[in-house]
Amino acid sequence: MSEQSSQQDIVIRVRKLCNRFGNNEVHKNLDLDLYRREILGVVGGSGTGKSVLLRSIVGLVQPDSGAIEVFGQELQALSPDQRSRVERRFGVLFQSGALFSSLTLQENVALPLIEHARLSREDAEHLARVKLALVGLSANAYTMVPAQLSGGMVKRAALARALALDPEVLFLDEPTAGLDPIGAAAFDRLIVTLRDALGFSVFLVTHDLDTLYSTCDRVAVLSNKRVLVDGTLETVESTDDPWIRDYFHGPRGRAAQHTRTANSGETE
Ligand SMILES: Nc1ncnc2c1ncn2[C@@H]1O[C@H](COP(=O)(O)OP(=O)(O)OP(=O)(O)O)[C@@H](O)[C@H]1O
Repeated sequence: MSEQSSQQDIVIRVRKLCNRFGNNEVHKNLDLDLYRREILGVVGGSGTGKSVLLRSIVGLVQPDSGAIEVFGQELQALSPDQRSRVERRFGVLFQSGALFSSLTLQENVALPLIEHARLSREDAEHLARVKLALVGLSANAYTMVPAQLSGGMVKRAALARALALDPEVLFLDEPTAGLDPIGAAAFDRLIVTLRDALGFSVFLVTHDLDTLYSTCDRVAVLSNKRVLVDGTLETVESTDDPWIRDYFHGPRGRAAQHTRTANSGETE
């Protein structure tokens, strides 16, 4: 990628980000870019600030200092109205799914369409059914409430809601946590298929090595309050660092690499 095209293709540019909670300094001068249409995996030990980074970008945490530029606009410089217009171009899937328990799936997905796109209830629920079909849920689930569904179906419904307003960037916080390996692998494939079809960029926080190997174009490793390394899996794997060694070259890392090699052999 040339210097010029890589500049144009950056959708999120984080520079010198600092976050602190009391005495706990979480980020210090953290730099990171997200490119258009890529799936970026953000990994790191527990407590290294992956979720705080995601929450800083989507506006749920106010950074202490630094710059977050989204679609070429510096977030801190925007008025609340301008900022909420930018945030409407995001879709966010939290670990819990965060669906309303008393609403059916189609009501849950229709909600942002009624609130932000000002659609009538009927139109919103029609579009909600389209989104639910897009994530692979069948029609009999649309009128169920979350408690009637499996964990994998709830994740899919939450993904449909995150996609309701056709986001340009999808943020996923531990999307496969709590899913069995088969459900997790199916969810990983769904993310790649949707990214290919819809062309959004993905900011993916995960501990799941299988997810990293099966979905990510690039990986960023958070360590010591900043991004230690970012690049392709090959670049990251070959970085000389104790955490990277344990994580990528331990038994689980080797198993995930092996699965990827086996799967790429199947498709050739
Ligand atoms: N609202 C908050 N108030 C105070 N401290 C917080 C808050 N949110 C996060 N932290 C602290 O910031 C640090 C980073 O938290 P974060 O949840 O981003 O870590 P993480 O890398 O996502 O961890 P994990 O992999 O365990 O989910 C932790 O020490 C956490 O306790």
